[in-house]
Amino acid sequence: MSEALLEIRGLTVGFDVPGGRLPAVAGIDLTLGKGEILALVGESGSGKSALSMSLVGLNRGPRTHIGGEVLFGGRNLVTTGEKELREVRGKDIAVVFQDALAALNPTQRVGDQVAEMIRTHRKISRGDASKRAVELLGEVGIANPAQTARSYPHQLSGGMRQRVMIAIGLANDPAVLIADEPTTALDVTIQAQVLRLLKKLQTEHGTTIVLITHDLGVVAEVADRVAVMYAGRIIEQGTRDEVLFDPQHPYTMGLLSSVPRVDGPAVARLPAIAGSPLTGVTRPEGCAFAPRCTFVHDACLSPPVLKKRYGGPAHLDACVLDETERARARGALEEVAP
Ligand SMILES: Nc1ncnc2c1ncn2[C@@H]1O[C@H](COP(=O)(O)OP(=O)(O)OP(=O)(O)O)[C@@H](O)[C@H]1O
Repeated sequence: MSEALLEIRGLTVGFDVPGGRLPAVAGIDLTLGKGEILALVGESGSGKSALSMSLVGLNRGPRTHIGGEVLFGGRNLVTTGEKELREVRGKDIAVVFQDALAALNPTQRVGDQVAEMIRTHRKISRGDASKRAVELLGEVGIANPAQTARSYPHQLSGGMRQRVMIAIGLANDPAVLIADEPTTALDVTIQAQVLRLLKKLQTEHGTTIVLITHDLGVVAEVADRVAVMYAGRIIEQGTRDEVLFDPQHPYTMGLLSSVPRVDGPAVARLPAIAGSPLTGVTRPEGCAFAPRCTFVHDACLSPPVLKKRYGGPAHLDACVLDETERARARGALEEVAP
């Protein structure tokens, strides 16, 4: 991994809900390298958004409890005051949401929305900000940026709106871009274009990107490294190839076996992992995946530890199965894959 840009240590996010405190993020350590694309994957509810929103305090509130450290530029963003954090947001760390229509202001022309983001963080005239906004719309691949800048969000297609969101994210050339399911709402061709755009940002601007997705096809396309989340914890982590081609945790194996193979018949995703993720406030002390795992044994009752066990040099996992058991698990899941 390249030089560390952002370091997450012992991060926890708990939400007060009826019945107790929901541990959405239950203790995460993760380092983000400069200029890398890190994919955060996992089923719905695994804590991907809670984790990424807490990096810049977007989910702060009276019923949210964020603990641990997010070290960036010599500061711990978890304890940084709201005023200072507002400076970091958009300028150093930008967030692009899945639902561009909801995130954009429906009553303001998109060019003005991009320009406003520039002016929030820089001393620049209105005219120069508008000019830069049009340039940015061009940079994110919008064919007629001057005309698009004068449009309202509802006049644009889903793919165009998502590009506008990315342009707003890039307005101040942030070091980190957090993209939460940026392609989910888009059709396949547009998805590919947006992913190419993210890759281009990484190579041309050296932007570090955290890509939140449940789509392993997206991961295969653009990610350098992958962290797999389950019930608020990272259960496996490594380079893209380590995780996709040599999965170590039965949960990751299950996720991968539910993706149709490119050389196989075009079938719907298989529900390869029986049962559903934990959603309640109480969590077992041992492996949270154990109740759904076919290969569970007594050692799974101890608290899981993410560490180097098998596989390549950057590969970490939190599973207690030994090498023979892992091979058996992999074989069994391959049999049910399409
Ligand atoms: N504001 C909130 N208040 C209470 N619970 C919340 C809140 N936000 C998220 N949660 C809960 O926290 C857990 C993690 O949610 P999160 O949205 O981070 O998951 P996710 O992996 O991003 O899922 P998805 O892919 O569906 O976005 C879930 O059980 C969710 O219901």
